[in-house]
Amino acid sequence: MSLARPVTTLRRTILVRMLLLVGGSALVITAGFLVLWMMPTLDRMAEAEFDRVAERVQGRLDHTFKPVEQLLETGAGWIAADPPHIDRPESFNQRFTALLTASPTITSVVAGTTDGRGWLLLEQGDGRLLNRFTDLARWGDRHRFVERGADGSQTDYWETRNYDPRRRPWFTGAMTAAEGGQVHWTQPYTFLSTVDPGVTASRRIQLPDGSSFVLGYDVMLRDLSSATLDEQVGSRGFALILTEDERVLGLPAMPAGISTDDWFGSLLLPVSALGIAPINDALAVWRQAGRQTVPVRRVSSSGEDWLLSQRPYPLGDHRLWVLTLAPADDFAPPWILIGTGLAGALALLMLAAGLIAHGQARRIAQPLETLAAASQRIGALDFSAPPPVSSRIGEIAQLAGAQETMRQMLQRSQQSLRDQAARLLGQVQELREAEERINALAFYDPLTGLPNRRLLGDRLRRALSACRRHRQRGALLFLDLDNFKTLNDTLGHELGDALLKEVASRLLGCVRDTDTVARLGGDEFVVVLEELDGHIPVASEETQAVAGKILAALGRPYRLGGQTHASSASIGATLFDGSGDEGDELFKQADLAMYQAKAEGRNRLCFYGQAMRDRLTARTQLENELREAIEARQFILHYQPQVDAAGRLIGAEALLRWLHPRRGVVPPGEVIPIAEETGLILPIGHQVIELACAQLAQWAGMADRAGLTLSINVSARQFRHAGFVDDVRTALRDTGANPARLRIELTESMLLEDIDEVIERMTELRSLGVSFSLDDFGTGYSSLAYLKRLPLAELKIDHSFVRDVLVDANDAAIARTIIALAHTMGLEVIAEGVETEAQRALLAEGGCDAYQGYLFGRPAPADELPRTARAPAPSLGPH
Ligand SMILES: Nc1nc2c(ncn2[C@@H]2O[C@H](COP(=O)(O)O[C@H]3[C@@H](O)[C@H](n4cnc5c(=O)[nH]c(N)nc54)O[C@@H]3COP(=O)(O)O)[C@@H](O)[C@H]2O)c(=O)[nH]1
Repeated sequence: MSLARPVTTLRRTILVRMLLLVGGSALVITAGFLVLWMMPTLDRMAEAEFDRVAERVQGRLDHTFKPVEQLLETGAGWIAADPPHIDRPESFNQRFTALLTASPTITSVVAGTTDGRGWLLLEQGDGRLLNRFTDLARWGDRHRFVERGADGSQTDYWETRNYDPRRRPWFTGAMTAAEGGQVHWTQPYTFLSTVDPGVTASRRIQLPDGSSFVLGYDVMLRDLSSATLDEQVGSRGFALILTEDERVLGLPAMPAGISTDDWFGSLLLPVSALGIAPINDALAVWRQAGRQTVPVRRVSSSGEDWLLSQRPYPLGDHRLWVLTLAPADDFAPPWILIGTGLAGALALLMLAAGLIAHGQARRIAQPLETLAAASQRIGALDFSAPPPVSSRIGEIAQLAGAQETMRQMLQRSQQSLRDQAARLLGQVQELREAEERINALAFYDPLTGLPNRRLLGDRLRRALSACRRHRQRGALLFLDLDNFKTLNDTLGHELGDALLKEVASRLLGCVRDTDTVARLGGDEFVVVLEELDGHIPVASEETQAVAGKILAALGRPYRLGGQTHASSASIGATLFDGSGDEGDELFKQADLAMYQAKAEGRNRLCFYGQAMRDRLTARTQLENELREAIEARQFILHYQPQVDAAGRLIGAEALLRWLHPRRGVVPPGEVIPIAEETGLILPIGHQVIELACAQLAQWAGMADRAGLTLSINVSARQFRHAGFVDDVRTALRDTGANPARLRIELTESMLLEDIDEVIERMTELRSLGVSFSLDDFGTGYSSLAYLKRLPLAELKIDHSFVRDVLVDANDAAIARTIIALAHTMGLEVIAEGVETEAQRALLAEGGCDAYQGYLFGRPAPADELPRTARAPAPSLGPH
């Protein structure tokens, strides 16, 4: 399982998640705090702040009006204690000049009596003081004016004026006031002396003589405006004082582009004359709301939110309105400050959260990182002890414990694996060597070291393919040593083997590295020549050249066992170009050619040609017919009688016959060699066993046949076949034949290879009850040591000895020796090929036990088996 490459770390993941969690929570809490608590609170704070400004404006009015009223009380006290005299104004001036100087609000002091006397003390702008004295009773409408400079200069002059103090608002108001000592504030009016608008605070004073005296202080609206004019209400706000009928009493801050005179000219005009839209809009709202006191209220003007405060201000008998107006934004909370504060708080919170998260992430991730690093080392098969992991987190501690257990276990396993690997390596080495040995055995001939049949097949296939590819030709040479069998028999196996090794070595010296020299077994060798010319004549010449070298090389004398021996070889050759012929076919061709070379006198090369091709075709046809014959069960057995010394029929030899559909009876000489070669001997031999057993079973029921022994011929290939014993056992069982009546004839040649296996198989069959006869005895190489070990019942003297037993003293001696040998070994002896009575008689003299031959009967169908015990007279001709 491919793992995807990690894109982050556990530590970073924990850190980021914790920060996101804390940051998110903080943001949500902050947002909630802002929405639910802070914004309304801040709105309230803004309104409260605005309210304070409005109160301040009101407070400034108090600062303006209250001192005036207090000073009026003081002045009243002075007047009551020392009423002024019109002709001696010094004491009046002295007191009230100080008062004027002390009070920035009071512009002038006015006084009057009910009998028409009047006083005015006016402070002029440049520090000069102006008195006006009125005494209507004495001076009529002539009034005395006294101007006094700051430098002490004084100017006296008289002017006629239509002025009566008793008709002035301050006098009449004070006189009509409900309580005599109460301060009375006039409605705004224009001062006579300065022609400025203003209000006057006055009160009536009861003089000791019972007359009334009215004292008044003038306050100019200009000065009153200072309470509102300078008032900073937000950035663009206003504070102004209105009369009950909404005329301007105290001006708001002067807009840009207006002269001071024009602005002050607006005093006492209707407020709309100011032309300030927010004020007009606010007053419209106020009027709509019934001209009630408004502590703080939000009004809209030109789409902008304004804060409005409209508070009444009682002044004597009148009511003034103090209007305060400011853009709501001016009192909006200091968002930047709040935001900065909040951001700071958040940053601090995040920093704290970051530090905590970092600590937590470290606490969780560090041991896991250590474990991960340790796991990676373990994965890389590094089992050294990792740094210790300590964690108070249970799962991590468990993981560390489990990892440590696993590490130790793997470490032990690794050590154990190393040990096992070392052992395995040793075993692998042994196996390799064994494999090499097996390979050598499987593909190489153990005697000569040459490729064997199997490897040769492979090399030949490659050679065919290479020829096809390169449009070349090759040649397959089949070699058979001439007279090797004789040499081997006479010199013995060891020298025979030495000869074969020398032959192999000489063959290798005759060919190129690219060519192949193989040994098929026995004295059969094959040479495959490659890279020959593509044209047949040239390729033939090349092959002849090599074959000539081979014949010359193999024909050289051999030094074996201290003696010099001669040998030669017969070579059959066939050419190939890879276009059609299969390996097996080429073998057959070369084999045929080799037999042709033998037939032509040996020690020569013979190419596979047309005649051979015809023979091969015939052989192939025969092979095919044999297959059909097996299928059609065209094989039958003929039986040749065997008689004892007294001439009694004691048994028969079953001999194969092929009932060919066209050719009639075909003898085994034509069948057996091809059958052996092609492996068809196995099914044919199987049928022979079945037929023989069936015949035995049939004879068992016939009184004159029941005691006969039936011998069957078995080829070496058939006998060595793994299923042979079972075949025999099955046939005996299926037919019910008596095994003791069945005798198997083996040839000496079968004993040449793996005698132990032969003995084992014979013993197995012997245990079934089957007996054995050794056929053709005397023609082969039979070691007496082996003979002793074989569970034989009988030796069969080969007919070649019998044939000349009368004319050849050697053959007669051999025959006698065989008989004696057999008897010594406790075996019976049967002579085959006995054709004449003389032969029989000679053999009988030697003590031969039984006889087989034309003298007693030719092989014939079972029902033709002679019933007579003794052979007829030896006048019988050939079959
Ligand atoms: N594997 C098997 N081999 C078989 C089987 N049947 C036969 N054979 C082998 O074929 C060989 C030839 O047999 P055949 O042509 O039948 O010849 C036998 C006899 O006809 C012949 N014979 C017998 N008496 C005489 C005689 O007086 N003179 C003479 N010239 N020939 C004679 O000999 C053959 C029997 O020989 P042997 O087996 O050695 O006893 C034959 O050699 C068999 O090996 C088979 O079923 N399986």
